[in-house]
Amino acid sequence: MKRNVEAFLELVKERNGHEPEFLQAVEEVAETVIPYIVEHDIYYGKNILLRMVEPERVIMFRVCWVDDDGEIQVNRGYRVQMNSAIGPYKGGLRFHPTVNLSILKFLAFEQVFKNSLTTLPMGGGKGGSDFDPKGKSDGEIMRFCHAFMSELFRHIGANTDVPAGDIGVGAREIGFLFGMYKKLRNEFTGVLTGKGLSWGGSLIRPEATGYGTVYFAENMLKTKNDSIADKKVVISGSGNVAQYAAEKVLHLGGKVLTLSDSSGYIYDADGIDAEKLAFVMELKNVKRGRISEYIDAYPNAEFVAGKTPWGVTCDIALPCATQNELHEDDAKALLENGCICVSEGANMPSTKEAIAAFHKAKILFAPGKASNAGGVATSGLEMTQNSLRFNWTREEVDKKLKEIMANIHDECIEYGKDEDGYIDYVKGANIAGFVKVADAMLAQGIV
Ligand SMILES: NC(=O)C1=CN([C@@H]2O[C@H](COP(=O)(O)OP(=O)(O)OC[C@H]3O[C@@H](n4cnc5c(N)ncnc54)[C@H](OP(=O)(O)O)[C@@H]3O)[C@@H](O)[C@H]2O)C=CC1
Ligand SMILES: O=C(O)CCC(=O)C(=O)O
Repeated sequence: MKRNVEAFLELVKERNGHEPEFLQAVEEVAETVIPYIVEHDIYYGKNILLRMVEPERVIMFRVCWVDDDGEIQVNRGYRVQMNSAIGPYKGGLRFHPTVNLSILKFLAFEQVFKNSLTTLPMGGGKGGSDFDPKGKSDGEIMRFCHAFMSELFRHIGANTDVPAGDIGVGAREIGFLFGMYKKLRNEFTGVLTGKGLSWGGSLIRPEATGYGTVYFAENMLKTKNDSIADKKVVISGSGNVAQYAAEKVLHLGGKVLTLSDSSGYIYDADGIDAEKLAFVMELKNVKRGRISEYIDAYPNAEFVAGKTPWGVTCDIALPCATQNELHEDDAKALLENGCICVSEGANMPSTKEAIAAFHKAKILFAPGKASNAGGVATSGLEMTQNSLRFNWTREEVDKKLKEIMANIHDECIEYGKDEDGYIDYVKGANIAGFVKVADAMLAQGIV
């Protein structure tokens, strides 16, 4: 078995050796899925995983725009259309200076499995740009988004590829992107999700990734007859996912101790309550400030510069910032301090070594492709509402989100339960996600 995995990874490395994040994501999947393929004749010998690691299409383009000083700026835009076996490509757009093909291919690859897990008809894709939105005026953001869409529009469509937000792309950016798409195509369709409520958006989409991450944690805790109530929760990030994860923890009676951004973390031993969270939302979403400003408003809290929050004692950790933000030492610190549950809100926030430490300690650990799938699932619900030209209520969407997260949890148990009863959510999510896509690929032939 080990030989099969090694031979496969060797081949993938030969072609993608300069893409570390992509190789990391593929390795994690290969280690759990190849043994399953070898044991199942319908998949064996068909090179399905080898086909799945090759994007169906990669689009890379120049984005020129004019900044507030009248200077011409040039960025790089991308869309990785990874797999369309079970539906149109679907996945977010990331605007961040670190964006490159390795990062977008890892995100698109993860997205294929995640979207499959939701059971909704969505293939996987991801895109973005090395554009840095930090410190840009609204006018600059608009001009960049319009320039980006003036190329992307010819590659996407409501039945082809439906982008959404990710790091650096929120409601404001989706609005500007949609405006340019509509102008160029002269049509009003559900080509993007995360839209504003008055122009085709879905209730609960902004909340969905964070809420879903916490619903997934609640499902995991239920297997131990436990719950989030009264638990101490450490959260990284202070963007969309982190904010709504914090909100749902509060709804369920937990105590949120930390939030962070790329400059450091804040630790509030009294707990970040609803009023303090409202302050963070205003600070981050409207004023676009730094998390360190929290201590100006709440001086009892402390700001720890340049560090992640994993050394803070907690019961539950929710990494909600970015990839590879939680390393082996962080995992060990969490375990030593008594952490019993980790539910990833971000994509691939834990390194391979950190995951191994969680598994060795047999704590509850959910990989992002399962636990953060609530965002894209609710995007799927937005697409359905757009097709029906109808809006569901907040309660209806939230109920569906909860059901989808519970169903993903069940799928993980079905494929991930070890002989000793431990649930390996990584294995469960990878195999369950693989089976649906592989079956569709087999049915559609060699294309
Ligand atoms: N939005 C969604 O619906 C979904 C998002 N995700 C994943 O969740 C994560 C967060 O996304 P989202 O909340 O939407 O993004 P936002 O842009 O809203 O927030 C990102 C947060 O992460 C921090 N961050 C970003 N890069 C780094 C870094 N290199 N080091 C430390 N902190 C960093 C940001 O801090 P700073 O402002 O300083 O950069 C910010 O606090 C990502 O991994 C994304 O892929 C997954 C599923 C769906
Ligand atoms: O809502 C979507 O389509 C994309 C969400 C996303 O990018 C993700 O799940 O990582």
